[in-house]
Amino acid sequence: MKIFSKEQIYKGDQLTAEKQNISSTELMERAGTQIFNWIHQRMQGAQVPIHVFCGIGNNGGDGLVLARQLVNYGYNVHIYVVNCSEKRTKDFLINYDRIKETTKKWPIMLNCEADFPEIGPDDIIVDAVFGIGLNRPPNEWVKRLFQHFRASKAFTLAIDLPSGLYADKVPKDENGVVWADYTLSFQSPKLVFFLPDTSKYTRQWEVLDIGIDLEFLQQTETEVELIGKNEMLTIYKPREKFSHKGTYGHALLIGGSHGKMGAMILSARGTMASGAGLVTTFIPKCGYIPMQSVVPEAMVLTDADDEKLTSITFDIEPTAVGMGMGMGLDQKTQHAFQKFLKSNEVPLVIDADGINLLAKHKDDFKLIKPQTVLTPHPKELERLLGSWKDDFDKLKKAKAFSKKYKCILVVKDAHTITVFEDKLYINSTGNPGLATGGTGDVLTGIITGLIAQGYEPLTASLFAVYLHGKSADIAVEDYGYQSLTASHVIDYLGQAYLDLFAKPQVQQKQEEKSGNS
Ligand SMILES: NC(=O)C1=CN([C@@H]2O[C@H](COP(=O)(O)OP(=O)(O)OC[C@H]3O[C@@H](n4cnc5c(N)ncnc54)[C@H](OP(=O)(O)O)[C@@H]3O)[C@@H](O)[C@H]2O)[C@@H](O)CC1
Ligand SMILES: Nc1ncnc2c1ncn2[C@@H]1O[C@H](COP(=O)(O)OP(=O)(O)O)[C@@H](O)[C@H]1O
Ligand SMILES: [K+]
Repeated sequence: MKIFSKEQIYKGDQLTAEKQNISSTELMERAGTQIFNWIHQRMQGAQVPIHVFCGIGNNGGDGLVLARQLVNYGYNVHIYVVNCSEKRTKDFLINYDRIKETTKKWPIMLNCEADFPEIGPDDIIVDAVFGIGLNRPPNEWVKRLFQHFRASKAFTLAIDLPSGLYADKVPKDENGVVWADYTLSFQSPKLVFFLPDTSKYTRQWEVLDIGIDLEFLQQTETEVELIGKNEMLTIYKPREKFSHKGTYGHALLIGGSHGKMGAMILSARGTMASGAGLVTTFIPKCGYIPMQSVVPEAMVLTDADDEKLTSITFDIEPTAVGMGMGMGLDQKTQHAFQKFLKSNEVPLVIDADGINLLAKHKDDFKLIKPQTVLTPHPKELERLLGSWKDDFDKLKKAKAFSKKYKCILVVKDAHTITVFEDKLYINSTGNPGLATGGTGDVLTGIITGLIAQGYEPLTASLFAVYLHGKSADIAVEDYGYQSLTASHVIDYLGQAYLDLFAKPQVQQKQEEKSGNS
């Protein structure tokens, strides 16, 4: 799913109005009506007090359209105008007049803290104060209004964007933002819903279709994309009937050290489960027996050293290499790693201590070949890029790094963002059960396995991150967040593949009823 920028959203509105020959007021009517339908479907006329707080721009205008419809349907509505600026937009004013024609209970003007209404914990707040037009921090009294919302504990439904949240930067003061339970967003979700600094401002979100011009939606290239099942189905490569293990590549995993052989075992199992034809691991001698015993499907080559890697040489011809898991930072390992980077021509995934070694010897950045995949967790990313001011600064630095070295940066987090040059791909699967040792090693194994099978490095990264998260989402149903382990992510990878083709339950039930399944 495309994630449009603020500028693109304004352009989409304008183009839609022109092409469909409607006014911006009519578009606002659609937007407010969609919000109303959403609420009406769930509330069915229930007389819970609904407090609609409208700003003075078009977000406020949406709020007024909604409020008018709630009044018309007999809901228990309280309408407020948050009088935070002298200015009013045209469509706000049109809808302000319309509401005055609808009810004698005119909107209440809020100008300062003394005007704040009482809000009960079981009431509903609709936040239509600011949308994507916010361009400076709210006034102090408006910030206090947002804190008043939060203190009330009432369910808070934000329109388009929680007020006080910018579409393209991180607000400095968290008290100056509405903490929404749910956000109904127009056209596309906003990037800020997925970033660690700003995702806390909405617990859940949903996109409402307001009939924006289809051609515009299809043809506009966006910098950001949300990756879900639909995007992955188009890149999935089916298994051929007359295929054999040679068809699906030979993945080589390099890493491990005394006490960290588990990382390599998890990676190797992840690579096998991803569908690679053959897997070989290159590890220090001490890992030979554990690897052979635990992963009998994998072949094992060993370094001359017992405890660490000192010289990476092999006589196989891998189709993809994944390296760095549990590798350690010994100087001899560093030399072997550097030498390998200089000579390697095979598609490469660098993780964990591979990234740490690069970060310690920044001169080696020039050895990163185009299309190399790097999979840093937040701390490794900081070692690689230096510190950042906020999430937008982090993404800017990540894009610059990717552009400079033409590499793919898999920025791991609750919503992993894969960065390639100027593009950002946000993953939609995964859960906090993954916050446990070894899950990153599994991910590297899967990426390497997919590249070995012929997926392009970028596609392999997106697909692997998606499947890894999906596997955890299925496994968490059986194990819960606390007991989910990296091994479960491997065990459920098959379910994640199968889920790609699972029919939605409703459709399945209908087909079963009519005997079509
Ligand atoms: N397709 C769509 O997406 C559709 C979108 N629609 C809706 O339009 C919304 C965008 O509306 P918008 O452009 O009028 O901006 P909005 O967020 O209401 O802000 C209002 C104005 O407030 C001002 N202002 C800024 N910061 C301020 C501050 N701190 N304190 C005080 N004032 C401040 C600033 O004006 P300024 O004072 O700077 O001149 C700004 O222009 C969008 O989120 C969606 O809800 C639908 O109606 C139709 C379809
Ligand atoms: N709260 C979370 N929600 C979703 N995914 C998470 C969360 N925490 C961690 N993950 C995922 O788990 C993996 C952890 O990787 P990493 O920190 O490298 O683990 P390790 O080094 O122990 O293998 C990444 O893929 C990351 O995106
Ligand atoms: K809002």
